[in-house]
Amino acid sequence: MREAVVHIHPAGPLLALVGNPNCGKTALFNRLTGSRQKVANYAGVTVERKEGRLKTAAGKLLRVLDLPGTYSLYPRSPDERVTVDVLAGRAQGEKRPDLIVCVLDATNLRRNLRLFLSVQRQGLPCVVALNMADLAQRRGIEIDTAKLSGLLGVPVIRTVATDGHGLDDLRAVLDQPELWKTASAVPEGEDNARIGHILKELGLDALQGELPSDKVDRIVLHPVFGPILLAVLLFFLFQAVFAWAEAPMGWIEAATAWLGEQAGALLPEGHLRSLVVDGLIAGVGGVLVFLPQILILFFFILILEESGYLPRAAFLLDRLMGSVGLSGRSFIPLLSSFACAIPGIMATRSIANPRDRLVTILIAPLMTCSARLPVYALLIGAFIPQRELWGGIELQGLVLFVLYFAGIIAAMAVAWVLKRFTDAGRQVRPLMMELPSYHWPHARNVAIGLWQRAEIFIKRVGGIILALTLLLWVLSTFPGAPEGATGPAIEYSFAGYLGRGLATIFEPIGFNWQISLALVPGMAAREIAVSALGTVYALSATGDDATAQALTPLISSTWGLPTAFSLLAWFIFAPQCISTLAAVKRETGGYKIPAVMLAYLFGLAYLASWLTFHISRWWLA
Ligand SMILES: Nc1nc2c(ncn2[C@@H]2O[C@H](COP(=O)(O)OP(=O)(O)OP(=O)(O)O)[C@@H](O)[C@H]2O)c(=O)[nH]1
Ligand SMILES: [Mg+2]
Repeated sequence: MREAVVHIHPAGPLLALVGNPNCGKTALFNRLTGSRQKVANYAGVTVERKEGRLKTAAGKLLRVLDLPGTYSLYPRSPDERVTVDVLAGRAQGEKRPDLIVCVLDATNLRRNLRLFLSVQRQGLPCVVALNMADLAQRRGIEIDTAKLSGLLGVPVIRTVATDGHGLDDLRAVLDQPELWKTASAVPEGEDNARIGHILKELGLDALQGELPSDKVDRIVLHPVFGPILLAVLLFFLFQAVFAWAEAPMGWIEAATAWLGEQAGALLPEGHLRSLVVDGLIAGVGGVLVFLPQILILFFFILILEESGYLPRAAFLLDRLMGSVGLSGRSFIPLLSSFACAIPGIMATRSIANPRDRLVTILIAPLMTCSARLPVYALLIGAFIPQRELWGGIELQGLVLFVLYFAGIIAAMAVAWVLKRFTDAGRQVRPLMMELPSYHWPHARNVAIGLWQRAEIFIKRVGGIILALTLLLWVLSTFPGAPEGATGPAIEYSFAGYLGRGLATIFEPIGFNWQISLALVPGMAAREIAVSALGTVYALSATGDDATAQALTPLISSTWGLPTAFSLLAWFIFAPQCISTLAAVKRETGGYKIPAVMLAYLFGLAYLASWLTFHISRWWLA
């Protein structure tokens, strides 16, 4: 029997947002449909189609598609292909749109019109949303929308997606029945000539003077000051992650300790108390404490994304990345991987060259994802003294910076090795990347972004982290200690056996059985390595001290420094993330690449930890 793909289209008229990258399609989509898709100031943010619903002024419900931006209808990268396929009615599981809302960036009409003219020739009804009208006005670009509408032969609506200006007009136009019926008549003439004519008619054909962004770029893109500025920015970021988080982390710690004491005093001695105090509070509370650090990291990432600095950083690093066979194109996917490798791997869809895309996917997990931050922070807090070096630089922040940097160096090294194996790496590919104008980040957008991050983290803590911590508690508590046992019950439990079994593999790199055990649930989410250590150590504590003890002093008194360093080195490579491997399988369409990735990351992690452990033991002896 043959299987066939069945296309089921939801009912209702379909409208698609099409336009150049970074013209504000997603911002418009979010406003129109009440969604919260990611908006940022660089090209290639949206890489897949997203659907939402919109109500017109007359109350008609429409389906709306947000699409990846594209410069032309000749796709060069996987994300652009999505848009072109939707326009042609080739997208799987989706009908051809009934209407196109072509979003044009009013500050760059010349380039944006080129796409519009090709979209118009697709024979679908069109409306133009002339977006970024606020920026255009501030720069003194006055566009007569009525005249433009006459020249293009379609309705033109002035919009400002960030504050919602013009959206009511857009909703009202969508109610005109004749709009949906007629594909706009395409006037005769070659595109460039037509664009020239349109701009001339609008009085916009004169060259523009220097923009404020150009002045800023004279410093930001300066061959000497540019890289210095980038390094200072990143350095400051990691300093802030420790320095600013200290107070809020103290509050969360105090709250967890208080809860543990209360629960310990209220509940009678027994399994329930152990479950609540050692499982729930010691485990989950141990992860929650890192929320402030994660939010500080994202605060900086959001500001960088919204301001338009990211593509500049890509530009600055293009030469460096070229030396390992990559281009600046890989920079943004790699930077996204600092949040999590999965969106980073998705973002590689904007890379046109298949080899570059594959190499970027392979090295994305070496960027330190935010789930590893709790692990780093725990170990740094326990083993690196809180000391000020010269010039007010905090040692702990410096170590964190070094760890992130080590991940980057490792990624570059792997890319360099891969370049040896593929000849495509030797091609010189100039970086074609749009530098958007700088925007002041909107406080509201940053607040929403942070809130979403907090939500994601708390959902992880309350979901998978809680579930696996409780499972670990069960495995660590049963079958229970036999008669006349001397050690704590955990040593006789399932988890105890499993941990000791694994420890034979990890002993050469300095991990004890508790660490070896914690690595297993850490495969589902890396933070669980921390909560698992919390639970395992709380259960290993002998004596009748039943209150949840903070993990930091516990491990700093029981582990040697070489073990701590070795574990840090392990997490630079940290091959154990199931969802990343699943994403790689999805993006590469097979098991081969994820298998290669798992094997090489595991090998490197083991090697790095082994070296770190032995060298630091020899050093400290
Ligand atoms: N000033 C101003 N900024 C806008 C407007 N619309 C969008 N922006 C900003 O422009 C940037 C790009 O917006 P997005 O909605 O992500 O653009 P996009 O077209 O979806 O981009 P891709 O998904 O990369 O194709 C963001 O920083 C937005 O906040 C507008 O009308 N005025
Ligand atoms: Mg978008």
